[in-house]
Order: sequence, then structure tokens, then C-alpha cells
Amino acid sequence: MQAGAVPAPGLMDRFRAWREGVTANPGFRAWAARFPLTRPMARRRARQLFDLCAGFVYSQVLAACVKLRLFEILHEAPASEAALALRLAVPPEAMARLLAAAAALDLTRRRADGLWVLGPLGAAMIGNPGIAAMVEHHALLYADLADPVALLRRERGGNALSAYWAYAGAAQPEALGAERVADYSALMAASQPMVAAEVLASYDFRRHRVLLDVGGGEGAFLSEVAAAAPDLRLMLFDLPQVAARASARFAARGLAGRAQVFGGDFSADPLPKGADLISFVRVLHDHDDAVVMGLLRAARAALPPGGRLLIAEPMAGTSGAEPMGEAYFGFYLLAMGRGRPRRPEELHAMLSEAGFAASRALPTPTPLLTRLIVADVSNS
Ligand SMILES: CC(C)=CCC/C(C)=C/CC/C(C)=C/C=C/C(C)=C/C=C/C=C(C)/C=C/C=C(C)/C=C/C=C(C)/C=C/CC(C)(C)O
Ligand SMILES: C[S@@+](CC[C@H](N)C(=O)[O-])C[C@H]1O[C@@H](n2cnc3c(N)ncnc32)[C@H](O)[C@@H]1O
Repeated sequence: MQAGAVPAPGLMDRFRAWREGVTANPGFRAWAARFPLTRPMARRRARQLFDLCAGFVYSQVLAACVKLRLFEILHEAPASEAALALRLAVPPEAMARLLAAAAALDLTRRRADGLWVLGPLGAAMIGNPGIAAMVEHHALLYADLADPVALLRRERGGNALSAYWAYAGAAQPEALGAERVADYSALMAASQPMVAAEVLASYDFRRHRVLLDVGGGEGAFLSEVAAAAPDLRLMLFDLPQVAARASARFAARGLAGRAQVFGGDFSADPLPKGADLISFVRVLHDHDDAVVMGLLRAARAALPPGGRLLIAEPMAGTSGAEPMGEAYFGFYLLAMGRGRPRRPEELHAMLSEAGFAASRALPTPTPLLTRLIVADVSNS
């Protein structure tokens, strides 16, 4: 084929083009909704499109439940509509409306005796304050997304999420004050246990001597790993005011004797040496490619021969969770003003360019929450 020539569409592409052409025809749609053999598909597509239209409403039903702490209350004991209305200071009719909406979304369930209990999705929120923290945090994201076209067209930064993630776009991130890093560090710590559980289920840290967690936040990930690998020594690198929060957490957990904490700017400073394993947990996706390449090269330089790098974060192209990567994180990071979700193949290519000898993906129990890549430095 000549350079610049566009390849002819394959058979599958031509079939999809035909299918999309007929679906775009209102007459065909009306016929397909009535014809028994196409009706199930027509109904499924209608439901999918309706859910896309209504997604914000569903999210707000969930947000109301979280703000009212409804799931914790129903977890304590089944309750009547009237008791919930009284306890939560919501008019009885509005309480009934919320409970019915939540039931339709599988968050709550009305028992045969009329009392309300947790539904399957409400039950999955119990014991996971990280999800509730994210739901409340989404108020900022949805404020930024109120005009999505304006968000796409504007210069990056200057909105609610970019202010929240103070390092995104900061000229001197290492100079950020304690008050600018407190909220995001607390949110990351609250949502870290569900990520750490995925990583610990997939990787045995006991084979390593020293782990350096870069962008390690206030040490929530390292604290979980420390419990699973009692002989492992811990190192953490983050912005100075975040590193100070990590020191406080390690001291409070009796880990200060096992941990060394470094404050600095990882896009400018070298990473400390001494670890045989370096981790980036939910770090690379919130930076642009040039910064990520710099980070991978810095990790490569800090590791000894035979050392290993571990990347844990949600990734684009995750089978069964496609909207999570490109749609949710794509737009979340757009609002934040930095970074993009990457496919594993892109990270493998970047790792190779940074000088790692080999890299591979390891399966995690819930790929939606995090995926895992390990990359090795050659032994010589
Ligand atoms: C067989 C028997 C006896 C019973 C089976 C019954 C059964 C089927 C039970 C199912 C129970 C079960 C296993 C449920 C599991 C539910 C799970 C795992 C739910 C998990 C939900 C996770 C959610 C909703 C996670 C949301 C995460 C979000 C929104 C994360 C956002 C992260 C952000 C914005 C991070 C930002 C960081 C930055 C800035 C990008 O770097
Ligand atoms: C999205 S948070 C992830 C925190 C933690 N790894 C976790 O999963 O909970 C990204 C972390 O990278 C840190 N970070 C961002 N830019 C940095 C920089 N230039 N130098 C050092 N740390 C930085 C932030 O302070 C924050 O703690």
C-alpha cells in the first residue's frame, strides 16, 4: 500500500456501517421495535440509550442515599418509610420517592413485610467508605461537566477539579501548602483500601526487600502492603506536604521504624535509590506523556539490576469495563487538566522506551478498580 493511502474497510467494518445505517433510519427503527425477532434488540438499545440520557439522575439518587447515610442505617436494621423520614428529616412523600428510586436501581429493597433493607448494590457499598467518598467528591466533577463542550474547547485548568488536584498545573508543586493537599490526600487514602486489596490479591510483596512507592500519598497503600509483607522495608516519595502526612500516618501505625519518607517534585528531582521494587499506584494516568516518560526513566535509573517496577491504576480498553477507562477517566482527567487513561499496550511500549527489559500484565480480581503491570530491569 502507498504511504498515506487509506486501507479499504474490512468485512466487519462494512457490516457495522450497514447496521448503523439502518439503525439511523427512523422507519427501520419503528419496524424493528414491532417485529418479534428484532424487538428484543430494539428494546435493549432503547434501554442503553435511555440509561445514557438518565445516568446523571441515577448518580444523584445514589448521592442522596450516600449523603443521608441511608445504607449504613439500613445495614443497622430494616426500617419503615415513616421511621426513615423522621430520622433523616425528609418529608414522608419524598422519602418514599427516594426509596422507590433507589430500589429501582438495586440500591435498596422493600421486604414483603413493608420494611426497607439494602439491595445488592447498596450492600456492596457497606465496608467500603472509599466508594461513598468518591460519590460525594463527584459533585465537583459534575460541576465541571455541566457544559461538556465548553470543557472540551477551553484551555486546561481553571475549573473545580483542577483546583482540587492542586498539583495539576502547579508551576512549583513542591511549594504547595498543607491546606492545598489535605483534601485530595484524604480522598485518596479513603479510596486506597479497595485498590490495595486488588494489588495484594495479585502480587506477593514478600519476595522483595525494599519497596519505594512514588506518589505514595499519605502512605495508605504502603500501610496495607506492610501488613501483608512484615519484613519489607518501606520508602515513600511525594510532595513535601503530602510526605509529612505520610510520616504522621506511619508514626500512628507503628511503622516509622520501617519507613523512610522523601519529599520532593518527581517531575524534577531524581528518585531515591535503595529499593528493589518501585510502585506507581494511581499516579501515571494523571500526567501527560512527557512527564510519564520522565517518571519511568527515573524509576529505571533508581532500580538496581534485577529490580522491578509495578504500575497499578485503572486502564483504558479494559474488557467488560470499557466506559470506565475512555469515558469516565477520560473526562475526569480532562476536567482535572492533566493526563489520560492509557491502554496496557501503550504502557508496555513506554516501559520499553524507558529501558525496561520486559513487562507484562498481571490479572487482578476486579480490573475496573485497578489493573497491574510489572516491568523488570535486566540482571546485567
Ligand atoms: C454465591 C453466593 C453465596 C453469593 C453471591 C452473591 C453475589 C453475586 C454477591 C456479589 C457481591 C459482590 C462480590 C459485590 C461486589 C461489588 C463490588 C466489588 C463493587 C465495587 C464497586 C466499585 C466502584 C463503584 C468503584 C468506583 C470507583 C470510582 C468511582 C473511582 C474513582 C476514582 C477516581 C476519580 C480517582 C481519581 C484519581 C486520579 C486523580 C485520576 O488520579
Ligand atoms: C492520584 S494521587 C495517588 C496517591 C496514592 N498513590 C494512592 O493511590 O492513593 C497522586 C499522588 O501523586 C502525587 N504527586 C503529584 N505530582 C507530584 C510531583 N510532581 N511530585 C511528587 N508527587 C506528586 C500527589 O501528591 C498524590 O499524592
